[in-house]
Amino acid sequence: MSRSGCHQTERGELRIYESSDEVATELADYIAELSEVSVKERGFFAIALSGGSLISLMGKLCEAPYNKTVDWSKWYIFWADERVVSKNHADSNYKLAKDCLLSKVPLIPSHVYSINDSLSAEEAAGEYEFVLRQLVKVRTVGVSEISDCPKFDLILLGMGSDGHVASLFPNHMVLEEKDEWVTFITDSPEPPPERLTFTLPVINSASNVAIVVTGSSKAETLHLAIDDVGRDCSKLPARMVNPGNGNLVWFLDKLAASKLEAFKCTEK
Ligand SMILES: O=C1O[C@H](COP(=O)(O)O)[C@@H](O)[C@H](O)[C@H]1O
Repeated sequence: MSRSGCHQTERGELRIYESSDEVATELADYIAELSEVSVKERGFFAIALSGGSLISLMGKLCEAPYNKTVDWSKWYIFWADERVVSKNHADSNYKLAKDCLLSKVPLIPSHVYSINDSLSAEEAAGEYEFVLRQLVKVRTVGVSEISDCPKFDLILLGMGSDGHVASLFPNHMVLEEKDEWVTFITDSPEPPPERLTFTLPVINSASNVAIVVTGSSKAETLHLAIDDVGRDCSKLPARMVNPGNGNLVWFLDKLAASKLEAFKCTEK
């Protein structure tokens, strides 16, 4: 068996590719397919983005054939996390997505639900959750059968070298949040300190969650997030992603996957 390829595990489906370029192409295919299915079934595609390296990989979606074949007018775009900075700040996840993707495809501007950058972290989190609740009522965003949560068609996550996803950091008390959909932190271990984030119940209520990880610097943490390592990794956010009624797919390049059992056993 090739060391690249698909592996079904208890922690979701692992899709391992030779290079980050291949990850970008396969990720674009995957997103385009989910978009088509959601638009057929529900009339909309509600997708939540993160920031970081994931967004540059998503740049492939601006190219042919996706720029012409995807029904961009049915996309509703949200953020799984955002930094509390102005929308034109270099640290803004919205700015990154706008520069790499959103400004290059024919989206409907009113379908882009960026986080209000004129409010405090707490106020912005409350407002974002309020907006989400309205959209769930009219079913632009689906509703979960297993929790009082929105059911996004797709939530896209990256993973930091410390195992954080969205702005949920290891051992942080917001990992315990059960009631709120959107929360905030003011003590992020990585700058900037103030951030908004979807909570785990929201992430775990999505129809599809994809975690995109590339590069050797994340290999050890990825091993802790996916393999049975015989030690307590229960507060590692990437390990806590587990969509109960949905699908979890990991998009990995060989460098990130190099310490995974599934990857190593194909060497033998
Ligand atoms: O701070 C953040 O980091 C993660 C991971 O970013 P990466 O560049 O290491 O892939 C990102 O997914 C998250 O949205 C962002 O706010």
